[in-house]
Amino acid sequence: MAYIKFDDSKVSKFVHENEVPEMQAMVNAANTELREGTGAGADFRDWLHLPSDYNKEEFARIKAAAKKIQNDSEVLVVIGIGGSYLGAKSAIDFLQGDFYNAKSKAERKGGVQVVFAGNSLSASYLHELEGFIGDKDFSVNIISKSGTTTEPSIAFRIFKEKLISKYGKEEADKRIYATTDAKCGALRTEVEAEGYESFVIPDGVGGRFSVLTPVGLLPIAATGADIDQLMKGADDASKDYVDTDLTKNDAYRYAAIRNILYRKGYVTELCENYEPNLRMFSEWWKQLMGESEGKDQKGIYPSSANFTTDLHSLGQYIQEGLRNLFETVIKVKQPPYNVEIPMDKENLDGLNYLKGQSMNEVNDKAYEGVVLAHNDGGVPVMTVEVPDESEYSLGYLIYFFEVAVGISGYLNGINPFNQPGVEAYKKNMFALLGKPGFEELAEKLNKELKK
Ligand SMILES: O=P(O)(O)OC[C@H]1O[C@H](O)[C@H](O)[C@@H](O)[C@@H]1O
Repeated sequence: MAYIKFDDSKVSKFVHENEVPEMQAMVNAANTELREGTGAGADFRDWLHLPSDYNKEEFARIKAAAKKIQNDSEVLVVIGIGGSYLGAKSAIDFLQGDFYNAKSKAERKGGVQVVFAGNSLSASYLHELEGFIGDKDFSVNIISKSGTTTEPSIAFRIFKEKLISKYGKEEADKRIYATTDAKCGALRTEVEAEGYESFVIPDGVGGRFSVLTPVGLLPIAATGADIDQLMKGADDASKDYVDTDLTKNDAYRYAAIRNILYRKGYVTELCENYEPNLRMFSEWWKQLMGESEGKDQKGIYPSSANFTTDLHSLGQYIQEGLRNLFETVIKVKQPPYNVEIPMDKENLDGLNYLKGQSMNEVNDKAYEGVVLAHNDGGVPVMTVEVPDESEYSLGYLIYFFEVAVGISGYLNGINPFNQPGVEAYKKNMFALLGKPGFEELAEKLNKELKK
């Protein structure tokens, strides 16, 4: 039995039964491109085998570093953006829930509080974060594959200065953990010069595929989560999703159906959940899908909605707006906790018909009702159900979407592993900020701005 339950019954109104088998030959071709490296971007496929083929010595060092951080710090400041932020943040929320940082150390079972910086250019956010840290002991994990990204570089400079003023240079250096490329970039140069403990983002793993490298593993381990189980879940998924047969491989089937829908005009996909602690998982998914597929003037636009919250805001649009949407629900079969709805003698709120039922049951009924209503309203719906919110399930889920987007991208004839479009705004920003080397562009842009 498949560990993840994939349900595509609610696309049948929109996809004729011959259409999925018709995709088989194209999926086989996409599979060859992905597995044999004959497709575009082949140098960035090392995530495929990462769950078994990773550096075990470094993995042990990650655990040791996590322990040291738990022992000498109350807070770990994780600095990074994009793939160097979203994986760790979404995993910690998924595994530890929304109130993790507010819990006592005993409730956190020794895990350190984890906060994130360098994922925007907001001075106010940084100010608030400094307030949160106050005089607590802290360490810093700076994460950047390129080692040159502006947002994390600025935040790192600021937190480095704070570490030095609080602990002195020697101790500050021991509280800095750098996760970056093995050889290139300004951060690697700094690591070599200062001797920080460092971890490597493998060459063949792009930022958005890096959550199962030290990028995600160190912050996740610092909360006390079981990173062995995380890797095991992904490893098992990597073995379960190799058959190209669309009746057997649900990750490939999901990729095929997305492409069928896309070609019919369903150009926006909403990643949805019924558990608030999965909100950031959708943000991770959005980078994975959007950066992988949005190029050459095509691609599904990845969006998200959090239910039942957004049924009271976006629900109207999903039910009756422009019919170009489809939904992919990530459902947790057994959430970690449950709450029973109490009996109330007065029944002034009229809720006694729910007495004795659990909130999880009500949530499930909401899900069932929503799927039927949206489907009736013209929205194809797929559901990806994981048994629980364990590390194993998370690893499995991560791999499901990674392998799906590899296949999906090749089905749409693009390179799923590059992101050339991200550079355009950066060049403009550098020019406007007066970075050396961008003088000519600066002159042109400043003229345009004055028009
Ligand atoms: O890890 P870094 O090199 O700092 O990159 C952080 C992020 O920024 C870039 O703009 C890329 O488009 C992303 O794919 C990447 O995850």
